[in-house]
Amino acid sequence: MNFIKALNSAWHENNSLLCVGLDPDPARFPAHLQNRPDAIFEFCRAIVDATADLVCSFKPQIAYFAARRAEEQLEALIDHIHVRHPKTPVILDAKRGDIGSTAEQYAIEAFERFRADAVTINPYLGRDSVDPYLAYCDKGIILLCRTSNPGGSDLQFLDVGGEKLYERVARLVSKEWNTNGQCALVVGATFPGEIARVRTLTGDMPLLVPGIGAQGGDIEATVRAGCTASGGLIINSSRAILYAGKGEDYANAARSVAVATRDAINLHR
Ligand SMILES: O=C(O)c1cc(=O)[nH]c(=O)n1[C@@H]1O[C@H](COP(=O)(O)O)[C@@H](O)[C@H]1O
Repeated sequence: MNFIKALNSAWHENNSLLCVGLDPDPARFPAHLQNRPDAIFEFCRAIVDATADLVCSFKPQIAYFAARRAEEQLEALIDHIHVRHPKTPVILDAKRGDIGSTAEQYAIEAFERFRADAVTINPYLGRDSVDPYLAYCDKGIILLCRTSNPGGSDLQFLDVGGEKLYERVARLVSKEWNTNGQCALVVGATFPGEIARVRTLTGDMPLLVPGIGAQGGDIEATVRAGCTASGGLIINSSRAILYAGKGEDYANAARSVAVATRDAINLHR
């Protein structure tokens, strides 16, 4: 699957910019799943099946699986999405960043072991640290630019020769690193002014925008700042959707919040 093409199709066919983030925290699972050995897989599988027609992508966060020794459940989950929802791209949120030889291994992990369609990457080790991912031409490479957390400003707002560091990242990625047209950038919904700035710098490059829902980002301001004619935004919400319900019908509760979130986004497109 070519990530950028699949993303464009999903934006169009599902009429949705919403990405459901899969951040499974067993402490928040409904009681009936608590003692199952496959609880992490099963929790996410039900959410995926209940929301697949409402989203442009799914984004599993690898730490939630690795912390519980549940990488095999992550593999099974991504396989499940590919088989049951083959048009929905999977973004592995790993935020890797290391020297080239190690990055080669991380790229194998993301694209060959987990079979993700895209991966999140930290750009601060520079171009040669990103090359091993870019070598997978059909895959999406999503680089951190202006993250959603308050401390993101500590470094990303530093002045580097007349521009801010996040602006340099946006320019570098869009003008120099994106030779195969496979790159995207992370810009938090908590900073719509920076979404607008990054949109100006990058043309119609897709932006992964986490920070609505649990982090309180403004949906209207986000959409107005970054939306393009074809879509342009992958707007992630994790906890607000995953934990909308506490009982056995949690997947239905998740679906209701996903519908409302998709519609709130579409209202401002
Ligand atoms: O790369 C990301 O996905 C990411 C970047 C960022 O700047 N901020 C951010 O929250 N994220 C991720 O997006 C998800 C947000 O989750 P919620 O706040 O529960 O919607 C988490 O998986 C974060 O790791």
